[in-house]
Amino acid sequence: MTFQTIDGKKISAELRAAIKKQTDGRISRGLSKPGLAVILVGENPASEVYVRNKCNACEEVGFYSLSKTFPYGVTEEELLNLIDDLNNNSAINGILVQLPLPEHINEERIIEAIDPLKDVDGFHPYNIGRLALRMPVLRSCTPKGIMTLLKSTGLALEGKEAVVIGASNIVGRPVSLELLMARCTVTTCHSRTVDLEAHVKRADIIIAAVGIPSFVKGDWVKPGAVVIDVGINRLESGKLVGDVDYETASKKASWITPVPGGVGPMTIASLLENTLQAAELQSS
Ligand SMILES: Nc1nc(=O)c2c([nH]1)NC[C@@H]1CN(c3ccc(C(=O)N[C@@H](CCC(=O)O)C(=O)O)cc3)C=[N+]21
Repeated sequence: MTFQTIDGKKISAELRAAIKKQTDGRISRGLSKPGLAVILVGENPASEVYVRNKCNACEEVGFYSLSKTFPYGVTEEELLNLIDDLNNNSAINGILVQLPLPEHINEERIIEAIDPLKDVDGFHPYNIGRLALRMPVLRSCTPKGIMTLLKSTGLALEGKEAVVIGASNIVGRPVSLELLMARCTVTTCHSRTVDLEAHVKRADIIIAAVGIPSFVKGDWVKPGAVVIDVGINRLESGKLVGDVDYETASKKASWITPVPGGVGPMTIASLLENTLQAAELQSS
């Protein structure tokens, strides 16, 4: 079986070019630059890199961006005050709070404080609820990026058996809702799933979002399946690997995403799409 790589780097670059064009169009119509605020708590080198990448991506497409960093000991009140200011700041169209937050902060309370029309992560219960009812407004970035990757293959999704491994609020659940909206038959697997392997073996589409290096083995992959690897695991050697054993899985799959260069770059491209969409929602 010969497989094809789904090139997230290339697809995200095309998407960013299209976003830049639309942004230039907005500006020539006398509208403001889309603006994104990124909030980071604590000193985590990996998170700092992500935040820098997000701000650089904004600059590249002509957005305005600002980042606010708080020490680890920040209080919920301080975060809520900043979110309130940003909700009322017309130069800011999108607000992203980098997750995870420290233990002493109630993440749900923080996410719910964000104006749903500025929730460019698509994590607010309003946006997840809209997605569940097939009326999405702002869609979660990683799931939205995955759907863009699946569409790029040109394969019809209707009626396909999709198996999602992982049921987190940020990936597993919303990607399951996206696939259901695309009329797949969706199975969401998690840590209590009995005989995970049997579920995965039935899948036409496998979405791996567990956070364990090389968790999905090649012999779990049905010949011709499409494999989307959401995992980003840094090994002690410094090597970045996904949740799928790429060597063996690529021998069975028809299409497969690499790590790095697959889902990761699409998450950032979707964030830019959402920020532009939020700006459009707010100026109409
Ligand atoms: N509120 C919130 N929203 C997020 O979207 C969010 C978050 N919190 N917390 C952390 C995770 C992580 N995340 C990534 C985005 C892009 C890459 C990415 O572009 N990765 C590159 C490789 C980068 C590298 O070399 O380290 C790739 O896969 O090719 C990775 C990880 C967004 N997150």
